[in-house]
Amino acid sequence: MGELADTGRPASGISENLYLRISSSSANGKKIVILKIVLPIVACLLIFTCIYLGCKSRGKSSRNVQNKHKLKHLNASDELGNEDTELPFVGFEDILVATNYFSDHNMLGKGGFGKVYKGMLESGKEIAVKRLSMGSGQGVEEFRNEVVLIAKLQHRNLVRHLGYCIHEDEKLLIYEYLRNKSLDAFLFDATKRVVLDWMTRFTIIKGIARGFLYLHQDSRLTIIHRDLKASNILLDAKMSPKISDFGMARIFEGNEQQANTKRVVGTYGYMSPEYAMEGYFSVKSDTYSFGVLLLEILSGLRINSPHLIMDFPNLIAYAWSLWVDGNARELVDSSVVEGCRLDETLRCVHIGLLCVQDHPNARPLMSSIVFMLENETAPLPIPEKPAYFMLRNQEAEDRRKCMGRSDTENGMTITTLEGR
Ligand SMILES: Nc1ncnc2c1ncn2[C@@H]1O[C@H](COP(=O)(O)OP(=O)(O)OP(=O)(O)O)[C@@H](O)[C@H]1O
Repeated sequence: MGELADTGRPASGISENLYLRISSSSANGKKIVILKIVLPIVACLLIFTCIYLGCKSRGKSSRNVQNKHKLKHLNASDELGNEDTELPFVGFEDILVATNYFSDHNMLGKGGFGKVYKGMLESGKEIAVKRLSMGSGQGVEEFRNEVVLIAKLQHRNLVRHLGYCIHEDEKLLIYEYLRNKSLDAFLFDATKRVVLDWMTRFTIIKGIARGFLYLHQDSRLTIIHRDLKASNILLDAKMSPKISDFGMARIFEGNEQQANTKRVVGTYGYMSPEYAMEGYFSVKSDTYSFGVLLLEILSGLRINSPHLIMDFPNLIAYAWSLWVDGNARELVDSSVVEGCRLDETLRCVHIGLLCVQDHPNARPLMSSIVFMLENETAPLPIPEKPAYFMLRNQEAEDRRKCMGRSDTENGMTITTLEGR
């Protein structure tokens, strides 16, 4: 094979034909080199560059989202007084989408502090969103209570808090969704109450007691709920009870046993005498509310009934009268009498009356209540006659007016803003 001159022209003695063949075969070679080596390298480089740039921009945008989130979180924390919350922040847009823009169709109920909506997160998880209304009495303090305090608590008989959101004037709390909503919706409904047979009612009573034992004694903190009532007990799909609404809850630190407030909050009928009249609250004021609720669950009668109960001014007076006359079984809701264990129901009436005694020291602690409920042979002390401080509706209303108390709708949480 002849040489190729530097110029690329055919060397002397090499025919034009041969030169063409040689140059065409060399061009083919080059093509092969380009196809087999250069192209794959370039393609690889391109792919790597694309992947690198893609990752970089994704990282940047996710950092942006995180930063945005962090910013919102910081603003929220500021409003919460820079306190540490273990509760996740949920974006307002996510809540809007989840609740179908707070559509009426999604509304689960309405309390003294605002409306509660059902929602579904993108993951498919069902939630309940409490949207605190601007005009409600619940301010930053109560909101902080739920966000900072309750997020730290976990018990199977407490409603689970899943997150919170602060967006401009909006304050939202996100809870697990409880299919059967609140106990009052069953207990005081003529058709639905039959769902609550005795076994279910007794399980609910024991569950609430265990939840309160946790709040009072077994958790890291001593927590006084201050607003226990039938509408603050939510029921899951298996009718297992969950205590909710911790806006009014207070923590006791160290050896603190009792506190006094000028701002009495709670619900008439469920409030212990010393709390309603003098503003003193303690674990024993929760015990009192528990006793009232226990009697309601047994009888299906409301403590705040606008009518006399068999000529008695209220449920407590009625229960006491039946018990001292040896007729306590008459208190039991007629829809559960059949098939119920009489000894259990009578024991519950007895425990209820122990809880609603006038003097806080006479009322049992939650640990004793749980023990008495779970051990049918545990001896029960004799209750003292309860003070009928809760008068007939009209009298109670007059009294409220005299005391200058504000009240929301019947049975809803009330707040006393003025001192005694
Ligand atoms: N996690 C939840 N899952 C399902 N329904 C709920 C949930 N939380 C609240 N609800 C429904 O929303 C209603 C209103 O609840 P909310 O706690 O605001 O008020 P309330 O307890 O009825 O009254 P108050 O504000 O006086 O305590 C409840 O009665 C219940 O039916």
